[in-house]
Amino acid sequence: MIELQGLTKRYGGSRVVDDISLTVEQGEFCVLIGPSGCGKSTTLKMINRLITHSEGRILVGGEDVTTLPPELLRRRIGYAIQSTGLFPHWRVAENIATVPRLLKWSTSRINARVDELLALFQLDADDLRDKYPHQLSGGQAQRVGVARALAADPDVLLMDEPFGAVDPLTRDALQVELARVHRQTGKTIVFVTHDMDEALRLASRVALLNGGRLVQYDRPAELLVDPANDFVRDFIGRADLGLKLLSRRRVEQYCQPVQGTREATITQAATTHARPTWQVDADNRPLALIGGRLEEPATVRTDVNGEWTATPDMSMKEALSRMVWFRVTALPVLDDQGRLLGEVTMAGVMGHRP
Ligand SMILES: Nc1ncnc2c1ncn2[C@@H]1O[C@H](COP(=O)(O)OP(=O)(O)OP(=O)(O)O)[C@@H](O)[C@H]1O
Repeated sequence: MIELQGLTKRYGGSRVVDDISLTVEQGEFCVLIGPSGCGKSTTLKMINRLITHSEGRILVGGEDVTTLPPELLRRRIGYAIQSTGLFPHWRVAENIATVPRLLKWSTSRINARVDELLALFQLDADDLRDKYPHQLSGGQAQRVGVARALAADPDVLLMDEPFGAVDPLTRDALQVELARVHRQTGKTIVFVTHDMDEALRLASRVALLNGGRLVQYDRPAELLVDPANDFVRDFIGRADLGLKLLSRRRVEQYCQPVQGTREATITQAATTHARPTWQVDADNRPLALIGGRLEEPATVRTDVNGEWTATPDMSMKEALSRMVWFRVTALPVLDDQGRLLGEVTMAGVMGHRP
């Protein structure tokens, strides 16, 4: 748990962080967001004492950070940054082992930990262990940077725009991975970003800063449906609030069980008042949707081609996007064997309250 109590940083006469109080609970994913210069990075760097605060207190696990020896602080708090901060003349394994070596772990323990972290980030140990940072892709370097921050198994991970410098696809993949690693490790994370979509995707709580002050500290859904003021509303972006909400929801939350049929055709009479029907094979894999096409008769049969399907962990924003693009009113939700678990429907999206 991290507690900031009246945290303030002054440079000359200006208070660039101004009386911030908030608590990040154990295992929480807290995102600090706000306009450029609002004090996000300064707040983050005060937590691990890269910057000394002017007023207030910072407690990590109930202890005031100013009373902790630097070595203990480094073990408790991992730190990952946008430029990765990897040492260019050290191989991947040496980079990851930076803090364990400072802590004088044995070689065998360090090697085992490096392998464990490479596996956690789905990095091929045989290929990458002995490479230098300049031989890595941007996405691989970011993963190594985060792996290094986790090396000594810190309770807390601080991340300053770690995915700011990679292309959108890599960024997307890294976000998925970080969310998984967070679920698996249960670390307390404080993460700085400019990007509201990234914040809404990753955060369990969002701290929105402006001019050094904390404007709102809330769960993402609350920020969306109950913004504290117009600044928050504008910052989130009024236009696509509904889509942002859907990007926070998973297909699993909207999935309705449905019974498939082995029949290849359905008569008009049978479908006029009924829901669209899924035709399935003997293993319950969907073959076609009968009905359920926008502006088409209810007997129209559309083959399931794998592109307009959904999985339980897909975002509802993506599921809705697929329905719109493929002009269908429902998507089959598939398990990892491709079998029909249920369906998500346009009507279901509309009927679901935030
Ligand atoms: N060493 C310093 N001396 C004086 N002012 C500073 C110093 N470091 C930061 N500032 C000022 O403090 C304010 C907050 O900076 P900070 O880097 O925390 O903002 P930020 O929200 O992380 O910005 P960005 O999103 O652009 O990275 C800015 O106005 C910055 O100019």
